[in-house]
Amino acid sequence: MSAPSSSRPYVSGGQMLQSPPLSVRVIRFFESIYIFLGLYFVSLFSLDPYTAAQSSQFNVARPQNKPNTRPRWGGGSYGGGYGGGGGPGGSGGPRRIGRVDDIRGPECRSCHLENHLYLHWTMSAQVAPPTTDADWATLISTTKDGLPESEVVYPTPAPSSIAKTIDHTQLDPSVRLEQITALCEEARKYNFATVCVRFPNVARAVDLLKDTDIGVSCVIGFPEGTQKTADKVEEAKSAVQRGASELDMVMNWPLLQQGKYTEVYDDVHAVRKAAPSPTKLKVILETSQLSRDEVIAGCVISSMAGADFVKTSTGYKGEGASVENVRLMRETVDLIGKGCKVKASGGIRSAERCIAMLKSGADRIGASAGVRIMQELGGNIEAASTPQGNF
Ligand SMILES: O=C[C@H](O)COP(=O)(O)O
Repeated sequence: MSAPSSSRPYVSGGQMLQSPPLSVRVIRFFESIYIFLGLYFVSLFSLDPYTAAQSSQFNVARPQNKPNTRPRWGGGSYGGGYGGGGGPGGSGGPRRIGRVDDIRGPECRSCHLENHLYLHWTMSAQVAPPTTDADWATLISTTKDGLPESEVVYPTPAPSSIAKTIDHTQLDPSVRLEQITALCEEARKYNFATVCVRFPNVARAVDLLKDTDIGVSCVIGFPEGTQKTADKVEEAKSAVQRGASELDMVMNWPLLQQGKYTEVYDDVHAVRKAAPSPTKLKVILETSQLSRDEVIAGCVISSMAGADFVKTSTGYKGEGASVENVRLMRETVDLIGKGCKVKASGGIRSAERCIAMLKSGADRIGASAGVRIMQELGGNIEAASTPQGNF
């Protein structure tokens, strides 16, 4: 499928136009809302939302609702010419709801692609995840096509709020109890978001931080990610029972590389079900091992499975977080629109690197060098409280 383009020709009254007139945009706007609401409510009030949406009158794949026959500018009841055909999709095969080129929606204010806003809508309307690897591949490909071309720079938080983005991390398998105690004392001193530890250290960390708002993150399926789903579920349940407020599970990324998207989804979704909100679920993709397309796939699947965060790295394999991957992950989860955020982790050992990650779209930082980062920021948070962006 080709990427949505703002340069398709428009024909009206025998003249080639660069963009549709305002009246057409208004008509399209209301048409998109109508179809969006139709899909939304059909899905909402059905026990099998995906099938219901597919067989509804709002599914653009139905023969009686094919792009060229639906009323729209440039075709059908809105006058002659072409340009309202809804993009390619002419392969003859069955089409799913939610393709970017099904409807020509209004221009997205952030990326200025004509169909982008509609893609946001259809993504959030897609309440049921795909059930086959082929359908996952379609959704992943659609998402990839809808990613913005221009780079977004996210605001740098004020120095005083950076501590609350940091998961202060100690994942050495041979860690000693006194190191966990020190980790928690440091977390108190700097008021980090959480401490991130392995399962055997959860109870101690929870106890040491019980009178604070500092959470305890526990890694699951760490660091390989290839453990059986049942084992990950058991580990997750036990960690929550011991007081963990956040879980950092490793995705089964070797399965992702094989295109076994349904299995990857089931693995993440099983842990999500075992540890529902308010427990925060982060899914580690191990981005250093993945291609760009695989990173997008991991983000789409994690978002659809209900993850609160996608996270770059375990810190145990390959390179850690990169600005490029953090940006790509943020763009992807934003497009899916399920509220998933991004945690950058692995190799973040300086304030400069930490800030670069936040400016690329990370909401959380995982680092064993949290203290060093804070010291570089000034240590004394009061003294470092200057307006944001001053580094
Ligand atoms: O999850 C976090 C990482 O394991 C931390 O990696 P790092 O030791 O390179 O900061």
